[in-house]
This record gives sequence, C-alpha cells and structure tokens, in this order.
Amino acid sequence: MNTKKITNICCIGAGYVGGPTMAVIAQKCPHIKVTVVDLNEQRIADWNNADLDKLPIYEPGLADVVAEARGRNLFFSTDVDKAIDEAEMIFISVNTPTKTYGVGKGMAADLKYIELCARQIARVSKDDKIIVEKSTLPVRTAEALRTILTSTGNGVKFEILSSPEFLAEGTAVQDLMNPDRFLIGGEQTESGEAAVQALVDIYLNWVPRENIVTTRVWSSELSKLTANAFLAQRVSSINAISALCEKTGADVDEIARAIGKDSRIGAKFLKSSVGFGGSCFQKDILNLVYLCQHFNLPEVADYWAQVVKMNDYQKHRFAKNIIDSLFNTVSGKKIAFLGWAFKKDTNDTRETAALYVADELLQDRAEIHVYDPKVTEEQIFADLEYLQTHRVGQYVEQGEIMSMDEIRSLVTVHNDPYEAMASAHATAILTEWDEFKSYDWQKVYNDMLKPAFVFDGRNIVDKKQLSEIGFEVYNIGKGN
Ligand SMILES: NC(=O)c1ccc[n+]([C@@H]2O[C@H](COP(=O)([O-])OP(=O)(O)OC[C@H]3O[C@@H](n4cnc5c(N)ncnc54)[C@H](O)[C@@H]3O)[C@@H](O)[C@H]2O)c1
Ligand SMILES: O=c1ccn([C@@H]2O[C@H](COP(=O)(O)OP(=O)(O)O[C@H]3O[C@H](CO)[C@@H](O)[C@H](O)[C@H]3O)[C@@H](O)[C@H]2O)c(=O)[nH]1
Repeated sequence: MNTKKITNICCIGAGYVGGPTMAVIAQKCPHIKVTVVDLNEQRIADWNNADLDKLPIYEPGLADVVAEARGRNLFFSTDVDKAIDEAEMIFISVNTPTKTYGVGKGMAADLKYIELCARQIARVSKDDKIIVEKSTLPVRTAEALRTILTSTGNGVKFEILSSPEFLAEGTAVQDLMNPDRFLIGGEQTESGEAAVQALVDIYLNWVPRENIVTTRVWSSELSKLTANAFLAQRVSSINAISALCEKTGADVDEIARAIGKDSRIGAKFLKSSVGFGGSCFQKDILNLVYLCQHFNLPEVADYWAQVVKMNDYQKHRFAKNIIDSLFNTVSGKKIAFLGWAFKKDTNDTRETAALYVADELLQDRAEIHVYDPKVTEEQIFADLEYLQTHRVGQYVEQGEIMSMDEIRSLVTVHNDPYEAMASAHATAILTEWDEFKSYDWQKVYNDMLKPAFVFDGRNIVDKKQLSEIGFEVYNIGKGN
C-alpha cells in the first residue's frame, strides 16, 4: 500500500465543525497547511479578526488554539477554488439541514450544499485528491458524491472517505483533543485503504491508534446518525420518566443516579431537561426516520420518530405548566427567561428549547424578557422570525403566525439578568449556565412580583433554598 504523507488540506465550511476541527488539526500538525474556506465572507472575516473575542463561534479554549495556529499553518479564506486546487485532502464540512421544500420536506437532509461542493471540486481539481465527508450525511451519500466527482472525465482520481464528527458544542475543543474515537470509513480497495491510512496518520499526531476506528464507508455514515439517535433517545427516555415522576412524587434526578450506577446503562446523558435542542439531534433523527421510510421499514421509522415526539411533548409540557401555574393565562405578564442557547457554554441557538417555550407563551401574549450571557439580541429575534416562517412540529404548527412588530413589542433582551427578572411574575430557566446558580436569589425575590415563580427547566437551582426564600419553585421531574 502506497500511503502518501499529506501536507496540504482544505476544509469547505467554516462553521461549528469546520472551524474548531481544522483549528485543532492545525495546532496538532504544524507540518500540514490547513485552509478553511467558506462562501460567507463575514464568517471568514470574523475567523480572521485580530480580536479573538470576536471569533464567529464561542467555544471554551478555542481562541487559544486559533491564536497559536492562525497565520502559521491555519488560514481562513473565501477563495474556495484556490484552496481546492492546492489541497491533497479536502474535508467537506458544510451544513446539511432538514429540507424545507419538495420531496422529503421536514424530514430528509438537504444535500444541496454537499452537491455544490462536489461539483466545484470536480470542476477545479487537476490532480488526485482524497475527499473526506465531515458533515453528517445519509447512508450512501458517498455514492452520489462519487458519481458527481467522476463525471467530468478529466482523469482525476478521487478517494472518498467518511469521517463524521462527534464533537459536542460547548466542549468542542476538549472533544477534539481527547476524542472517545475518530471514525474513518473507506473503501476496501488498495487505494481506498491508502486513503484511510493517510487520514489515520493525521489523527495519529495526537490520538492513540486504538481510538481511531476504521470501517466500511456505509457503516461510518450510518454510525453517525445512530450515535445521535441513541443519545437523543436517552434524553427522551429520561424526560418521559420525568413526566411520571411529577405525577407520582418520585425524583427524576434520584432515578438517573440509581439507574446510572448500572454499568450496562451508564451515568451520562440522563439529565432530564426542558427538552433537547441543537442543530443535530432532531435533524439527524428525522433523517434516519426518512431513510427508514425510504427503505420501506415503517416500524423502524415509527420507533425513532417517537424520540422527537417525546421531545416536542417535553417542551410543550414545560410551557403549559407555566401558563397553568400562572392561573391559566400569561397575557400581559412578565416572564423572565434565563438562557436562550440550546445548552451552556455555547452561543448556538439552533433548535433551542427556549424558542419553542417562548413561542407557546407568546401565543398567549406573554411579555418575555430574555437574558443569555452569550447570545445576542439580533440572534434571538432572528430565531423568533425563523419560527414564524417555519411552523413545523407537533405543537408549533398549531400556533398562529405573529408579525415581527408584535413579537418585538412583547420580547425584550437584557444584558443584566437582574433587570430581566425585576418585576417579573415568573422566571424560567432554559439553559444550564453555571452563573445562574450563584445569583443573589434573595435580591431576585425582593424585586419580583409575588407570588414569585421559578420554573427550572434544567434542575440547576437549589429548590430548598429558593423555597425558603419564598419562591414557588417548579422543577422537571420532581413530584412534591
Ligand atoms: N454543530 C455541531 O456540533 C456538529 C457536530 C457534528 C457534526 N455536525 C455536522 O457537521 C455539518 C456542519 O455543521 P455546522 O454546525 O458546522 O454547520 P454551520 O452552518 O455552522 O457551517 C457550515 C458552513 O458551510 C458553509 N457553506 C455551505 N455551502 C458552502 C459551499 N458550497 N462552499 C463553501 N462554504 C459553504 C456555510 O456558509 C457555513 O458557514 C453538518 O452536517 C452537521 O450535521 C455538526
Ligand atoms: O443528559 C442530557 C444531555 C443533553 N441534553 C440536551 O441535549 C441537547 C444536545 O446536547 P449535546 O449532545 O451535549 O450537544 P450537541 O452539540 O448537540 O452534540 C450532539 O450532536 C453533535 C452533532 O451531531 C454530535 O457530534 C455530538 O456527539 C452530540 O452529543 C442539548 O440541548 C442538551 O441540553 C439533555 O437535556 N440531557
């Protein structure tokens, strides 16, 4: 097997995956030139910003990695053609959102950005290249890529690898530095194995060989969807139990601790919450469901669809509990939101539970006052606007479309959490930011209207302490 040592790679897509992944590869492999390209000029300008606080993505530790490698062997550019031309290995890390139109609308992954990349690579390439699928893709996408790449007839040879990314936001740098595993799927031909080895050699710069798993292409593609389906299923499973806890007086966190001690179950991913969010879980499960339907496996499709249904129900249950507790209406009432991001330590708000809870309260004409330490006002209004034009989902589609003028009259974004909560009828905790735990809750209580309600969608504040202050506290999955 003739394995080539790679010295020049490029990554198409400078987003949450492309940016951090390439920054870590560049830091760990100073001998490799890494160029990250994107069509979005603003995003590239932000990656190149001298002020590291202005990077387009907030991830703990990322600024230090970028500071070390940028300008040395890490480059961010909008010149996609040049980067493709020069690279021996090209990572495709573009977005693969759920389709919002046509065949597979609301379920299938939209592969138009992937296809555009493939066409551009085919057009520009003058020598043989290894193409790495980093984006999350439906099983057998590599086949479609190969068809496009080899259609030019210009004699250039492409090897296609699948190497899906498993980083979680908020811990991206840590996950990339110490991955449970990197996965590489390749063809079982001599050139396919050489391509796999070339990528193994890159990861080997900092990852032990036993943590690099190699498989066939189709297994690698499907492993990614399966991993997310299993993780999301755990959250939906514990959230399903949380509803039963509230009816029966059991405590979901005690149950998670008890069952998590069973080494066959394991302790991670059993934190009951207002519902999972993020750009991946829902999108990837819907994609899996669509694939199962496509391959005529309706029972399997229904099984996985239930994970998303349960998540919709959990978000709805939380919003409904706020309305029910506030005497059946929140109209004209001030509800403070602590947190908007889909989890702590990220500024990402895609599919955040906060948006769906806000929507249900806005339908009842609540006045929502949001504070999030990392999410901008502009982003919060963009999310609310997006939802008005994409009313899909079990409960959301029943909602009326509200004008942005009306939404702006009802939603205020604050830079100070105490201002957000002053004179509020209720405070709802939507994200588990650590700082929320150390607030002066006595001061918050003094400044809120009475009865002062706290709806803790993350079970992070001390219920006993807050109840002693005088709050009416509602947790997830804690019966009284
Ligand atoms: N966000 C995560 O934590 C995460 C983790 C693992 C896997 N993934 C998967 O990785 C992929 C990327 O996700 P993301 O969160 O980084 O998306 P993102 O939207 O943050 O970034 C994608 C980038 O690709 C760019 N792009 C799209 N088409 C392009 C083209 N033809 N040429 C150049 N640039 C182009 C976009 O402008 C955008 O900046 C998705 O398939 C996602 O499912 C995401
Ligand atoms: O016990 C838990 C764990 C997570 N969550 C929620 O689940 C969502 C997703 O969290 P997490 O998985 O930590 O973040 P993501 O960045 O979405 O990462 C997931 O999705 C990525 C994109 O595919 C994968 O790469 C990661 O492996 C996978 O964990 C968030 O809203 C969390 O608050 C819970 O409610 N309870």
